[in-house]
Amino acid sequence: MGGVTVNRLNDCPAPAKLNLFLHIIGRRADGYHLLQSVFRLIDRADTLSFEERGDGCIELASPIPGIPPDRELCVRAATLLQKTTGCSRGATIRLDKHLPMGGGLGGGSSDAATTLIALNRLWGTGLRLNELAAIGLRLGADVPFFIAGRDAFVEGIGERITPVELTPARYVVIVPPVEVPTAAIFAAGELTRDSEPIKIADFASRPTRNDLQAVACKLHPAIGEVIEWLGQYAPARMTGSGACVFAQVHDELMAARIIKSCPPHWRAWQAGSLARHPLYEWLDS
Ligand SMILES: C[C@](O)(CO)[C@H](O)COP(=O)(O)OP(=O)(O)OC[C@H]1O[C@@H](n2ccc(N)nc2=O)[C@H](O)[C@@H]1O
Ligand SMILES: Nc1ncnc2c1ncn2[C@@H]1O[C@H](COP(=O)(O)OP(=O)(O)OP(=O)(O)O)[C@@H](O)[C@H]1O
Repeated sequence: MGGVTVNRLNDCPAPAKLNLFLHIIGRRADGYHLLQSVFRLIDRADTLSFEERGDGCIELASPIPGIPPDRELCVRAATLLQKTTGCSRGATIRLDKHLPMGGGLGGGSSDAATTLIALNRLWGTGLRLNELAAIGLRLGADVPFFIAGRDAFVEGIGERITPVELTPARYVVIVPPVEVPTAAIFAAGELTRDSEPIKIADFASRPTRNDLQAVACKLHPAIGEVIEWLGQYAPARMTGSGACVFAQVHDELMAARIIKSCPPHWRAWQAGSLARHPLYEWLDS
C-alpha cells in the first residue's frame, strides 16, 4: 500500500450475554417494562471490522439477509455517533454474524455497542463511557450493559447498571429452531408484570426466574421442550426474551457430554463466563 495509511480496526468482538434471571417489576407510561436482571457476559461473539472512509458514508459490507441497511443496528449506531458528535468521517463495517438473531443473547445490541466503542476510537470522537451508553440506549435496552462491559445487576429498562462480581462459570447454551421477536413477548396479555423488587444484596440467596419464559414457551413450544431436555442434566432457563436456553454445568467435560447427546435439530454449544468485555480498555469512564 506504498505510504498510504489505512485506518482500520479488525476483528473486534461483540460478545453475547445471558440473563441469569429476569424479573418484570412494573411498566413505564410509554409501555416499556421495568426489569431486574443479572446480565452475564459469555465468550461467544459476533466479530466486526471497521475501515475509515473519507466520504462520510456508512456502509455495511456484509448485509444481513432480511434486514434493510437503515434498520441494521451497526449502521444505526454509526450514524447516531456521527450525528451526535458532528463527525464528518465515514466507515465500512464488516459484520461476521455468529450469534442467533432473536435468541435472547443480545447479539444485535452487542454489535451496536462494539460499533460505538470501536468508531469512537477510530474517529477519535472522544466520548466517555456514559455518553456512549446514552447513545446506545436509543438503539436498544441492552446496549448500555455491553458498553459498561462487565457483569451487572441491571434495572430500569436496562439503563441502571450496577457491576457485580460473579464466580467464573461454564454453561451449555441451546438454540431452539425459533426466532423470538422481543416486542411480541412484552406485549402478551398474560405476562406477569408485578414481581416483587429485590435488593442487589439478595439476588444470590433468593429464588429467581425469568418472567418472560412462560409467555415465550406458550408462543413457541420448542423452547419448553429444550428447557425440559436440558433440565435433566442441570437447572435450565431461558435467557432474555428467548429463544436460547442455558444451564450452568460443572466443567467443559460435562458440557461436552451434554452437547454430544443433544438432539440434532437443536444447535448446542458451550460457553465460558467473560470477566470483562474484550474492548473494555478502549473506554474512559
Ligand atoms: C428482555 C431483554 O433481552 C433483557 O436483556 C431486553 O430488555 C430486550 O432488549 P432489546 O432486545 O434491546 O429490546 P428493544 O429493541 O429495546 O425493545 C424491543 C421492544 O420490546 C419491548 N420492551 C423492551 C425492553 C423493555 N424493558 N420493555 C419492553 O417493553 C418494547 O416494546 C420494545 O419496542
Ligand atoms: N446486527 C444485528 N444483529 C442482529 N439483529 C439485528 C441486527 N440489526 C438489526 N437487528 C434486528 O434486531 C432484532 C433483535 O436482534 P437480537 O439478536 O439483538 O435479539 P435478541 O437476541 O432477542 O436480543 P435480546 O437479548 O436483546 O432480546 C433481530 O431480529 C433483527 O431484526
